[in-house]
Amino acid sequence: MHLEHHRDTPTALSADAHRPDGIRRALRIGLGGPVGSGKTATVAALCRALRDELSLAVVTNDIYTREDAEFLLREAVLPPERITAVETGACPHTAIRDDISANLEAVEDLEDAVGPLDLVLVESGGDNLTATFSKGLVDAQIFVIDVAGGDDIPRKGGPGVTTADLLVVNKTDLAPYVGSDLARMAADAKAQRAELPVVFQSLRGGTGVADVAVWVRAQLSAWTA
Ligand SMILES: Nc1nc2c(ncn2[C@@H]2O[C@H](COP(=O)(O)OP(=O)(O)OP(=O)(O)O)[C@@H](O)[C@H]2O)c(=O)[nH]1
Repeated sequence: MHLEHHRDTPTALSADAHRPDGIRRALRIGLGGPVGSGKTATVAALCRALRDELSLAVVTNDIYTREDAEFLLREAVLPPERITAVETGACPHTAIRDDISANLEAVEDLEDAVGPLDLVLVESGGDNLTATFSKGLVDAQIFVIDVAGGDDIPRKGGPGVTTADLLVVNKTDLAPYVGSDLARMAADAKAQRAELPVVFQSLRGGTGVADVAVWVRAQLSAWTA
């Protein structure tokens, strides 16, 4: 594993780096955000960007289906044994914030099945602006919003926008079509988040995801330091 060290990148890592059975565990990064903002697409892009340098795996959360995991399997972003799904039932945020046991079990099952992992990405089911992950489940979290959801979303705030370790504003390619003002979104995000980082991304255009990957590598450097 070759990782650059990014000393200036803020990090929220503080949890115990070992499982209850004493085995060193993977860094766990959560991706949350509103329905359809591009969480699964971001997970897919991150897998493609990082899979040759890291041992990684993915847990998806869907309300009633396994569709996100099936999409990742179809796209072959990782070998099938590295992708697993949790069906959350009615309330997606409960499974990432309140009763995290199914997700923790899924992560540990992956580590047991494929051996030591550097990184596990945990994708939440689509939810609203208040959904955040328990710190008992993930070490850092990415909140994904998109420009088509309205350029007032950063201004409205909410825990996802204000406290996530990284805010990704996705689908910038759609801004001209939906009349979203990216400069305004950037200024509002800065006002809500102070020094916490923001990446503007277009997966359609292939921009931004490299910056998200740089941020993930920085989290890993801090985790393994
Ligand atoms: N134009 C454009 N479309 C995108 C971009 N990123 C994702 N999409 C599309 O947006 C739709 C939703 O993307 P997903 O990745 O499934 O979104 P999600 O947040 O995982 O959705 P849920 O799991 O249902 O909450 C898909 O049709 C994607 O192809 C982007 O940067 N630009």
